[in-house]
Amino acid sequence: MARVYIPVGTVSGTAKAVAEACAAALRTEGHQAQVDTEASIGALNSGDWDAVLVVTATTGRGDIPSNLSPFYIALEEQAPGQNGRPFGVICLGDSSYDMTFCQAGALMEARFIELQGKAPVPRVTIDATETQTPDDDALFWLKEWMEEAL
Ligand SMILES: Cc1cc2nc3c(=O)[nH]c(=O)nc-3n(C[C@H](O)[C@H](O)[C@H](O)COP(=O)(O)O)c2cc1C
Repeated sequence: MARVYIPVGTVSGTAKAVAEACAAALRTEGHQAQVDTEASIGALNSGDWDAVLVVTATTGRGDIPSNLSPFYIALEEQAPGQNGRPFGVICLGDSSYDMTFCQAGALMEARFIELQGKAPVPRVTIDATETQTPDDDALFWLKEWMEEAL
């Protein structure tokens, strides 16, 4: 059994729904999972988490949603070392944004790598122009991530 912290970045709720689906799948496999739409370093540090799973949309021009950006900034300012703790990133975006497609997820992944997190499976991008079923796409990727990370 592993404990998984799931910080979420969302504007209109899709990423939250994807995160909830992932949490349910984790629980079905016997793990504990906490979805957090107000992620913080305090919660990250206090939960004795075995792994971190970031689920985030991209907004603006490649920006991290405003409910997740304080966490992103705090990760830089406080630099909580991850000491090889596994993490994964599920990025929701829209490829018509071209240069900034899923950039928020790329930023989060880079930050966790800087902090010595371990990404056993590279981030997955979910393109709103290509899928009507972001949950299913995320769950497909999650299976491999669970095997490698937990
Ligand atoms: C104002 C706005 C700006 C967006 N900017 C980007 C972007 O720069 N890159 C990208 O990949 N997707 C972008 N998107 C697409 C969203 O990330 C995508 O629709 C996502 O599924 C929304 O998830 P949410 O419902 O959790 O907010 C943008 C969407 C909106 C409405």
